[in-house]
Amino acid sequence: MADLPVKLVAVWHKTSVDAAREQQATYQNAFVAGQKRFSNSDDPPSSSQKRRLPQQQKQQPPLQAALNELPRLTASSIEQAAQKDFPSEYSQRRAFPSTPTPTIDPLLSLSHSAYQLPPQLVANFAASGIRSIYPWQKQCLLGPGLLNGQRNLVYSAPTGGGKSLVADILMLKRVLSEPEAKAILVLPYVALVQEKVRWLRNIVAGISREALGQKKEDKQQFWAQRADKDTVRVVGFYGGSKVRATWADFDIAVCTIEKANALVNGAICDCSVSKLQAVVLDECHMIDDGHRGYLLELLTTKLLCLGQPMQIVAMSATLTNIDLLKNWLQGHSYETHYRPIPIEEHLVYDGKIYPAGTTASLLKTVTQLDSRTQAQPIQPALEHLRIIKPSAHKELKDAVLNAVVALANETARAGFGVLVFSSSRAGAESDALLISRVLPAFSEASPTIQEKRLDLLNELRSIPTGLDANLEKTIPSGVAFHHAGLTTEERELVANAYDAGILKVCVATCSLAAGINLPARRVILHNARMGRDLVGPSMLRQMRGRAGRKGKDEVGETYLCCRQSDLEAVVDLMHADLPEISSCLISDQRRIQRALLEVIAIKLATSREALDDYVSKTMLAYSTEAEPESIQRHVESSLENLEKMQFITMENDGNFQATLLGQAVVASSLDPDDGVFIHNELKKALQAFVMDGEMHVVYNFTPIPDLEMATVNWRVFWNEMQQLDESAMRVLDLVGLKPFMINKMLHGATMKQSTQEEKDTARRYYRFYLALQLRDLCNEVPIHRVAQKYDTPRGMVQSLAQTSQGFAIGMVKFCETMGWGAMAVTLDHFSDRLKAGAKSDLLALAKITFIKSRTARVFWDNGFKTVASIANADPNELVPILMQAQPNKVRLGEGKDEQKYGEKLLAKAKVIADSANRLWQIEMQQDLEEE
Ligand SMILES: Nc1ncnc2c1ncn2[C@@H]1O[C@H](COP(=O)(O)OP(=O)(O)OP(=O)(O)O)[C@@H](O)[C@H]1O
Repeated sequence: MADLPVKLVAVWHKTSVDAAREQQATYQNAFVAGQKRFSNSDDPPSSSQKRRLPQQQKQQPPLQAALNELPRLTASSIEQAAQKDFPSEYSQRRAFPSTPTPTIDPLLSLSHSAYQLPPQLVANFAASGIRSIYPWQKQCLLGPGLLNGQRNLVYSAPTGGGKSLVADILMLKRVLSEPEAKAILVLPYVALVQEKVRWLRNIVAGISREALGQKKEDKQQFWAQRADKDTVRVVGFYGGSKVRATWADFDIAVCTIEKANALVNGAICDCSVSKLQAVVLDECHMIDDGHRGYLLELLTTKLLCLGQPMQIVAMSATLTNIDLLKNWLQGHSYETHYRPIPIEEHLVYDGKIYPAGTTASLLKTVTQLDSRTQAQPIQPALEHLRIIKPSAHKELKDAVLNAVVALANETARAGFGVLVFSSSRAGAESDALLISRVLPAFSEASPTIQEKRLDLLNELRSIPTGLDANLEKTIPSGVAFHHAGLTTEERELVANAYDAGILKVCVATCSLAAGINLPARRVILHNARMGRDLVGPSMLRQMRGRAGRKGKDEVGETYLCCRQSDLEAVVDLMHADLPEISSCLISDQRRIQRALLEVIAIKLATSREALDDYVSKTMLAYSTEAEPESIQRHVESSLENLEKMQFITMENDGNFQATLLGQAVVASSLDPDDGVFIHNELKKALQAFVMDGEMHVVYNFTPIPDLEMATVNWRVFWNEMQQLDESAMRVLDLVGLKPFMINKMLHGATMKQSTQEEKDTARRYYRFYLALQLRDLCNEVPIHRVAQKYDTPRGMVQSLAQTSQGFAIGMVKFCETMGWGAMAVTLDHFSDRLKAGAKSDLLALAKITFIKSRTARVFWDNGFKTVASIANADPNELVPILMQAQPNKVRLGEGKDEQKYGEKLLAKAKVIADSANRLWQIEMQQDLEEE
């Protein structure tokens, strides 16, 4: 790091190392206590631990005293049940399911001529660990009309069974078949979209269309102008990302359901949809989701109505009535139960571990429990495999918690990954804290792992939200938690460290089970609850499906630990059939309304006949439980409602047409009911827009809160209201909020929400509360400070910031479509501030990679006020500024840490300088063109 201009240490506050040196004496005591733990432990140190201890005692760097580790506990031991001779957990080496190799079956090789894949693609799959395909993948791919894209496909395979590969191959074949071909891959969650984008970019790396023999003259029209014209461009569309990206920007769009729907609407409107050749619906059981599933159905129905050659591929791990989807998509179906890694399932209660497979015995046990009198002891009819000893520690008194901790401890100490699912964010954190206290302390980890954990702590400290106080305590022992309260950066760092084996235990909330892909040797469910409710069979399957990592584990294990009082319900749950999926289009009137409004607005169907044809192509129409008369009644009343809401009109020729308002609602991706609310809000704003402050714009960018989920700390609301300036108070008044109401709520009143009017009023209060948070973010207040101030998890604040970016674009489109040009321009200007998280003066700087919000301000304050000034700076010059912009000073160990940190910052500075250079060149080009 010789070329670093400033000695890094000069900028720090007192480091942890300094602190540690000062506390040397305390540290030594702490270490002796650590040693004692082994002598008391039921779980004796392994031979390698024994070997390491004396040496570590000598070499122990003083840094550890500064690590925020908690006092240690001992996990309960787990013993074999009496008189049973079960093989020990980790000596059970299962024979792998006899998967044939390509030498036996040449069709298991992706280079086989049957698949017609470019050699580079086959090589990329091999580099990602897929050297041959599973027999079921082969059978599925060779299904009739699939490889040539002529038939649709719906298939089901267990979690981790390798579903994605089949869809990836079919989709890539379509995209590579013609230079202009496009594909959309739909996933339900942002995190899955991001992961898929990374995976696909690796898979298509180095694939040249020219090498595939695509004619040059074809390419010239479409690709010639782009530097990346010869590559396959994979773009992610979600939340606030790429909101303005157009159809021309990608070959493969990986989208959330909402973004895919908006993209397809746009492409139908401008007739570019003919380029769409493949659509993949991953996790297609989501069609059944009460909140968002109907969007998947109305999107797919639109595709089915297009009547153009296009392959639809739908897949899921939890489909029972696959025939419904097969009929709906008029495609081929395939089902397999193949799992490359066998899974052992267990139920744990009352400190005993039972094999989950012995269904009859389990149910018998429950019956016995039911019929017992209060005084009778429980006599399970089922024989348990092992017993978890009760703990002497008061922290582990609860038998379920004790089991969770002991089971996590066992696997982590054996060197394997553990995933624990807890019912709430607080539960996940407290489980992680306890588990970290029973695992080997930091000092007992290998020097390499120690270094990596320290790196992880430093990385977390260096992100804008800083290091979470609980993660600081758990990570040294290799434990972390992962939930929606953390920011995406934190979650990504935790997930990557877990994946790399730096962390051994990850405790997640059940609600994240479907949204993360963190496989583990052992999956432990702490009570199988999400909040207060027991999880459903599909969710349970998702969670248990995370057990067993392909390539890393030979067996996967699941342990469902439950309370006695939950036993019957849990046993039922474990043996419940997966529910059949069904359409949600008419379970709530607004859904079919939205479906009809959209197809009318994008002119896919405007006559009554065409609308009926559209409805006849929905999954709803293929469901046996839906009576055709009842569907017709819903259609009739929906059309009437849409007319009443002035979203559509009937023309003289009997055809329907969307009004401006109807088009605005569709263009901004709103539900019709939300559209009415937004229209009223914006109309009020147009009459008296408060331009002498920013509160009114921010309010109009704030997404509409879900009344069932919204929470407000009325004390904070009241305090904030007191601080509002005169302009913002006018906004409060114009929006229709009453200070006395906020005061009443603060004193325990409840807000009525029976009528639509009352609901709309409640929404306005909640929306204003969120708007206050957004206002702070736009004024460079860091996410974690906003989170603290408004009593909200920082992950939620970040998610508000992200969704509001997408919502803001929707509002701009709404105003543009309505012909409210001035309003659209005002909102559009402010939407950049929302993205930058900064005031207007920083907008240009905030376009540079890594320079957002506070960092942008620090650059500005140090004289870097333009893109050009950063583009022309030596990256070394930028390092001290980046250091200054760190909200939390990074703790470093010895000289090596300091050097590594400096290198990281220099690498970041180079990326910044490159990004600024690119932007500067574009600016200069524009200037030249304007001259
Ligand atoms: N033929 C194969 N050979 C080796 N590894 C494979 C093969 N097919 C898939 N895999 C790997 O197995 C793992 C799980 O595959 P994948 O994610 O496709 O499973 P899935 O069925 O889609 O699971 P989920 O339900 O979680 O989405 C991935 O790491 C994938 O790369």
